[in-house]
Amino acid sequence: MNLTIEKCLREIWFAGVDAVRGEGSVKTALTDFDLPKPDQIISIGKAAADMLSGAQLVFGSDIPAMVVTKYGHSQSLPGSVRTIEAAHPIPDSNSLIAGREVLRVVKQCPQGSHLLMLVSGGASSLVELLSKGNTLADLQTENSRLLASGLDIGPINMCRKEISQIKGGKLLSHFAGASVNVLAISDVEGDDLSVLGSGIGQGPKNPQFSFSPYIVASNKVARDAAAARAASLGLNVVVNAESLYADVYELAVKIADELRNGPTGVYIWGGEPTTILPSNPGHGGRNQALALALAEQILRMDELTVLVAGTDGTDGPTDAAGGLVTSKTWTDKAALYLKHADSGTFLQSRGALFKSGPTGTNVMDLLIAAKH
Ligand SMILES: O=C(O)[C@H](O)CO
Repeated sequence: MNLTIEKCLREIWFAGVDAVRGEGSVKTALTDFDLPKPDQIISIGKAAADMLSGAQLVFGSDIPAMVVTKYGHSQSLPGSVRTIEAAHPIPDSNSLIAGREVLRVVKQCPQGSHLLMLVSGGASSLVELLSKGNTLADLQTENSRLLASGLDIGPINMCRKEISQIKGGKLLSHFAGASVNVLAISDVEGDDLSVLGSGIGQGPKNPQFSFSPYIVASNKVARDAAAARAASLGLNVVVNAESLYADVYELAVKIADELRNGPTGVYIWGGEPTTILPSNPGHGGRNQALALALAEQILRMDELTVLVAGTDGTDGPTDAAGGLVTSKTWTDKAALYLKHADSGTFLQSRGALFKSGPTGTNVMDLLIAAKH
């Protein structure tokens, strides 16, 4: 692989991610919006710890705060912050403990109080309080089925809301205070707050308090920052589009086609591809699957290098963010790995896995391609 191109792609990807990190996004938004000092902060999602740090930079660290995040995502927090780690993408018993605790904290907010909610993707799995008659085992089976179905996040979260006592605006219907401000990092198409985290930060229909939601970071912000970095490296940005909303095989054909027929330069796409999983999936995630499907499509196109990775740094249930592939990545054996949703194992064997570690943000995925 041409190391210089690989390095440029990494640099462009990280420039996109840096622009949407939780701490900086929340700090900037709070400074710009001039919101009241909250009496309670609740931060939920994969970027919860970083988002709370941003709020503490503005308001100080003496405000009672609660964080719910994915396992391994809260190391940066001081011990004084009430923290619950839970499982993603399939909820576990800690998700239910978190659901109970979050509801308790919301119910305890006194009249006249101000609540600041910080919400990022992953919240749907991390926090849950089931409606009567549903068990954790039901929840896990239903989530596994939905995630393997190839559906996108909108319809998946509709189903999640139906069996929940806190999703879809139900959590905040228990708030008796004066105002709720929600700062959200969007990992959904159209930045729709009712889809994000299944509406964990959505207000009830007729709130008895002032309710103001703000999107503080999104895929567009990341793509624009990535494009700006590519331009500053003297590279021509050919595409900057949010359109990765289809099955990985379909997208691989479309993207390879655009690359084959387009001019030299940097191509940036964002979004969240889908993939249908077999009954016993191997090791990988949607980004690794798309990277491998693309590797087949760009066979013999030596002028191409492609990096595709989740901005949260954890693609599916793996510790890789995605893959970095060229015309040399694919071999005959790869088809079987792709079929068994085991792209991660194959990419690893080819030195083509891309790892960033948890990034403190989550604005879906970025695909950066270079044609030289
Ligand atoms: O948690 C979720 O529901 C997804 O990440 C979308 O926000």
